[in-house]
Amino acid sequence: KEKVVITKDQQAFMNVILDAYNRHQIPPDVAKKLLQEQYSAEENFLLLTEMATSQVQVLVEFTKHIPGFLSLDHEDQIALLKGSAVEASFLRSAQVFSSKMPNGHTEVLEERIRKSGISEEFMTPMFNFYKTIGELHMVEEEQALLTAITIMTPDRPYVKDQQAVERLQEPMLDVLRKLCALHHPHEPQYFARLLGRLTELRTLNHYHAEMLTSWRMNDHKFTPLLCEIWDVQ
Ligand SMILES: CC(C)NC(=O)n1c(-c2ccccc2)cc2c1CN(S(=O)(=O)c1cccs1)CC2
Repeated sequence: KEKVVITKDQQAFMNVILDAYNRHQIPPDVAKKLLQEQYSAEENFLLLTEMATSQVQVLVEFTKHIPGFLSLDHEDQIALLKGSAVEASFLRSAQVFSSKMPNGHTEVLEERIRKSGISEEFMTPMFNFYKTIGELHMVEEEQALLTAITIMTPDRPYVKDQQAVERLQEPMLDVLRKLCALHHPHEPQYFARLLGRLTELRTLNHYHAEMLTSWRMNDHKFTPLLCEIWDVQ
């Protein structure tokens, strides 16, 4: 069984991504707002809109610090952000949802999300995803890398130079594979399970698109940033 060694360069590379990930987080008080007194469906929806909007803002900031991203073709940078925004927000939601909260808070949070005007049919896959991410007990380095790998996905729509994106994604996959072996030595399939979550994320894109159409039916308003990143209105 070969010893897993993370080189100094990989450690430095990892720290750039982890540091950017930790610096660009949604202020936890926004999630706290979801836990306060009883809200109506409209107020819950507005809160989620506010959270999702601030998530997109931190996503853009985080992405700019992923090594090599800013050297990509500018149109490809936009294509990667638009192509990964929904998946990154589901990943972040799952991490927020499964993070340690005072007992009872997770249930209240789930209650508020369930009462926000989202159709029942999307709740199951959404909460299922949150649960399966929670069960992985990812360390923060794995969370940061998995988010960066999701953003640096070469086969997003409209990406022209896919090889350039592959070249940036590969070193992140290498480090993630080593981290998984180091942090989860008794689960040789852990890395494969993490990548499996990325496949499940793609199916959530589809559910999200359906959610949007159902919201627009009942005349729900989104912020200009969400409309732009989701290509709606
Ligand atoms: C952390 C942020 C990114 N999470 C978030 O905003 N959530 C959360 C959520 C999950 C766990 C903990 C805290 C919050 C649940 C949902 C959303 C947003 N979406 S949305 O983007 O489709 C939406 C936007 C506008 C109206 S609906 C609906 C479902």
